[in-house]
Parts: sequence; C-alpha cells; structure tokens
Amino acid sequence: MFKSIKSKKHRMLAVGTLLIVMVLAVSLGIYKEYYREEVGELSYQSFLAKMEAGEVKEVYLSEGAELKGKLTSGAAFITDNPRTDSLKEMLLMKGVKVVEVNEQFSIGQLITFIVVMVGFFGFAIFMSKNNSRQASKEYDKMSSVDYATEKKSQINFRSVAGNEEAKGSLMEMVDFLKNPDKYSRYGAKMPRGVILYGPPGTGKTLMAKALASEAGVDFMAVSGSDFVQIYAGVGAARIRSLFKSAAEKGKCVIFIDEIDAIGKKRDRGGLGGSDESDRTLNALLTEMSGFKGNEGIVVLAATNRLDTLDEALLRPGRFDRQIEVGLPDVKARMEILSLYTQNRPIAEDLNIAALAQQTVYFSGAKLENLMNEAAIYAARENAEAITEKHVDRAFYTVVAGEEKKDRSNIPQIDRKITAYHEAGHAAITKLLCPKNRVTKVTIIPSTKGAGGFSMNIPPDKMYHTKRDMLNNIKIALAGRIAEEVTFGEDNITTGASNDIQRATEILSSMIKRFGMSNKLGMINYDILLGQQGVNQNLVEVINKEMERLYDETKAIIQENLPLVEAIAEGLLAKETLKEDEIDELCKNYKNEEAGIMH
Ligand SMILES: Nc1ncnc2c1ncn2[C@@H]1O[C@H](COP(=O)(O)OP(=O)(O)OP(=O)(O)O)[C@@H](O)[C@H]1O
Ligand SMILES: [Zn+2]
Repeated sequence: MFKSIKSKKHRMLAVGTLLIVMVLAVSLGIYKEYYREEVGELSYQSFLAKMEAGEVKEVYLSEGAELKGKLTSGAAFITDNPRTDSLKEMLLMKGVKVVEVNEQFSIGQLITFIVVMVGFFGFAIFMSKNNSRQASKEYDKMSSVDYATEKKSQINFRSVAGNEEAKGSLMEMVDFLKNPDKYSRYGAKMPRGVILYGPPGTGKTLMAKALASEAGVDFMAVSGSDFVQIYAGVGAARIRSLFKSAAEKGKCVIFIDEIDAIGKKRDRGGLGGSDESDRTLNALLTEMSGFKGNEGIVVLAATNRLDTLDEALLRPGRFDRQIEVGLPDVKARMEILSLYTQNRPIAEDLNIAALAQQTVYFSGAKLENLMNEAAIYAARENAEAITEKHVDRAFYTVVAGEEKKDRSNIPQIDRKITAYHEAGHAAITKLLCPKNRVTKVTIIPSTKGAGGFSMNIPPDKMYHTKRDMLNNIKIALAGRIAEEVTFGEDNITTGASNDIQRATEILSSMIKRFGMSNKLGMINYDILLGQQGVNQNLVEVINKEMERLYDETKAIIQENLPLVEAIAEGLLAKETLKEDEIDELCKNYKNEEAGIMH
C-alpha cells in the first residue's frame, strides 16, 4: 500500500513516513497497555501453582486457546486455556480479578487490525488532501490562459495592404501607447477597447500585431473560445488571469479574436441564456472598466459580426471604438498581390493588375493563399518562375468547393447589377441634394449585409423638412430603379430590401406621426391604432404615395442615365469611388449637359 506512495513525490513520502510513525506509536501505546513487561509463557501447572501462591493478579478469560493475565509483580503471562467451566469460579475463590474478554481474536490480531485501520484512514485522508491540492493546482492551471506573445515582430503597418481607414485609426493609437504620460497630463483618456469587425481573413489579427509592434509593446493574443469552458467560473478566472499578466507587463496590446464567443448578446428573457457566459462577459467588462485609461493596456477584439455583440461591450469605457475592416477593393487587392509576389520569382506574362481585377470578393488571406498555391505548382514543375498558368490552376484550388466558373467573369453579373444599383443611389443623391456629401460608394460587400453601400452624409440641421424626407425616400428607391431601368423589370434583385424598409419607415412616419399627408391630416396614427393596428385606408394612402415617388424618381434616373452609367462604370473599374471621384464625375456630367444646352 505504501509502496505506491514511495513512487510518488517526495512530499508524499515524508507524509507517508510520518503516518507510519504515528501509527506505530499509537499501536505501541495500546500494546503496552496489555504487555507492560515482557510476556512470560507459563505452563498450566506453574500457572496453577502461582494462583495457589496468590501471585496471580488478574486473568483475561476468553474462548481463545491462550489464557492471558497479569501477575502481582506486574508481569504479563500466557498460559494454555483449559476452557473449563469451573476455572472462573476457581480464580474468583483465590481472589483473582477475572476480566471476561469476549474476543474472537488475539490482542496481537487486534493490534494488527488497529494498525491497518489507522493506516488505511490515514492514507485515505492523505490521498483526499493530496487530490484536492492536485485539483486546486489543476484549477490554477486551467484558470490561466495560454496566450501567444510576440515582442519584436517584423510586422508593421506596411505589412497590411489596403484598409487605409482602419490603419489610420490604429496608427493614432500608437502614440497613445508610446507616450501615455503625454496624454494623461492633459487628462486625455486613451481608448481602452477597439473592436475590429469584418469578414474573415481581412487582416484584423495582422493589424493588431502591427499596432503592438509599431508601438514597441508586447502583444498578447487569445481567442474568445479559450474562455468558453465546461467548468463553472473558469472562463471568468481566465479573464482575470489574462489581465493580471497584462498588468505585469505594463504596456501591451491584448488581442481577443472571436470576441463573439464571450460577448454574444445576452438573452434578456433569461430563456436559454447561460449564467456561465454571463459570468465570463461580466469579468471582462469589470476588467475593462477596472484598468485606468493611461496604464498603457489596449484591448483589441475581432469579430465577423458586430451586430451579434452585447451592447454592454460597446459602451463608453469598454470597446467604444469600432473599426470596420472590409474586403479589399481592386486597388487594395493589387497592393496585397504585390506584397505576396515581392519575394517570389514572377514570370513576365503574369499581369498582377489583371489578376487584381479578377479576384473580386477575395479577402487578403485568400489572395495570400492564391499566390502560395501558385508558388507550390511552380515549384512542383521546377519552373523558372510563377506563370499565368500556375496562378490559373491555383485559382481553382482556392475557390474549390465554389462552383467552377471562368475566372474572368466569376461574379461579373452580380458586380454589374450592384454597380448600377449603387450608382442609382449616388446619382440621385447628388442630383436632388447637391449639399449632401457622398463620401464613399463601393460594390464590395460590407458586413452590414448589403451588396455595396453609399455613405451619404446630409448637412447638419435641426429639423428635417418634408422635402428632405421625400428626397431621402427617393434616394432609397433609386437603387432598385437603376436596376430596373438598366436590366429590365424581370432582372431586379433582392438587393433593395433594406432600401425598401427604409423608404417605408420614412414615409409611414411622415404620414402617421408628422402630419405630412394632406389626405390623412394631423393625426398620430400610432396613438389612434396602436402598434399592431392595420388600417386599410392608411395602407392605401402610403402605397399610392410610394408609387408616385417611385415614378418621379424613375423619371429623374431616365433623364440622367449618362450620370448613372458614368458612376456605374467607375465602380466596375475601381470598385470603390471616393468623394472627390464622385464629385468629379458629377461635375463633368453637368458641364456636358450645359454644353449640350448651349
Ligand atoms: N490587408 C492585408 N494585407 C496583407 N496581408 C493580409 C491582409 N489581409 C489578410 N492578409 C493575410 O491573411 C492572413 C490572415 O489574416 P488575419 O488572420 O489577419 O485575418 P483576420 O481578419 O484576423 O481573420 P479572422 O477573422 O479569420 O481571424 C494574414 O496573416 C495575412 O498574411
Ligand atoms: Zn441600395
């Protein structure tokens, strides 16, 4: 039994030895109680003689084969047990104390039994203590989280192609990290948390690394899924341990990939919500609010979907900066491809610009993968350089699983429809509200879901006029209208669903809440009908008005089709148009119009 302990650790050995000594001491005590002096074995005759002489003090009477007792001298003795019925009476008559021992086994056996029992219990207690120590050690280990650190990585913002806006935002933080004192002197708080959101493989991790290495601080990377544990409290403990190690480093960048694993929207109804994920999220929120802004710890988190995150995460003092990291447009793809062809032998015939055009909807990771696969094919053939042929073959490997299409027109139809749709929004905005800024139009899908989007910033105003609202409806409708006018009624797409929602919202609040309809008057229909109320008359009025607005907008688009086409062509070529490029197109268009009129 104890042998197995020996083979364990030193401490176990020490405790085990101590235990044995204790057991021996105890049993020795018990032993002495019975055998204070050495035991003398007496023949039955001499026993009888001693009894006659009055030298026997006491006898333990039992059913056993031996008879034990004590002499008046204090010495213990053993003799044969005659097992006669008269023995007890005889002894009593001689004035010997008789103790009836109802033992089935000898005292020696008793002692052995006690030793074994004590030993066993001692061992059990020892093991359970040891186990709990082991368990707590294991818990300690479990509650700390492995993070990948990188101190002097070669990555900087130049390793990240495209994503200029996101890079710009992060570059501002480099100075915060480098000179936190400079900012704290003015009471300026450093942003604690930044969420990078966008499709997979767009360089979120890369940018977080670049931030850390440009600021010259440690980079600690973990994944949200590391905190999802089956054991209660472990996730929260890991969060605390992560921030503790970060605090020990002083300045650092903590990167939490897949933040949605811990920061999912909590179930307000309490149905199906798990306390455990709440606890982990709460621990994160506490830690984020806990460290003072100027301590030099920045937490970057990445997610593919911003809309699934709990609002509590996005509150001031937590992840209050959200930066979109989108799919690269053609220019960015060109830059990424250049980056990954830089140190590779590239054949003359490989046209990087054309390849950038053909890799619509590719993420940075996919482009890197494409060049890597091409390099593998070239290496296998022992080719001089990577040629068009290798890239072609790599293309199919990378898009494997997706339907095999001619690479040159993979999503050409989609792109074209999206381009005209977005051009419709942009053209109508500039035609109806020349003061509105259109800062960016793109046909690269964003995480917000739409095929593309237009950033339309109206000038600051206290009130919205009826005309503003009508114009906004027309801008929303213009996407679908441009699709219809260009590709025919049968080729319109589902891409307008958000636009239709928006147009309906504006129009219905104009009529139901703002009293802007001549036919329905100054009545708040929400109060009158309640939220669920459907009023046939109301629906008809809204529908008629929407139809009228649609026709009006359609007329404007048809009249200005060349502008729509110019913007759409620009989008097809560049995928993203910036504010100045859009303004330029509009200016050229107006000048031409003016030229025709004169
Ligand atoms: N804009 C880019 N410039 C250069 N390389 C890029 C870019 N985007 C992605 N890559 C390449 O793709 C790899 C994967 O990108 P990264 O891990 O940063 O993506 P991510 O956005 O964090 O993706 P995920 O959401 O899957 O975590 C990078 O290591 C890099 O090699
Ligand atoms: Zn639209």
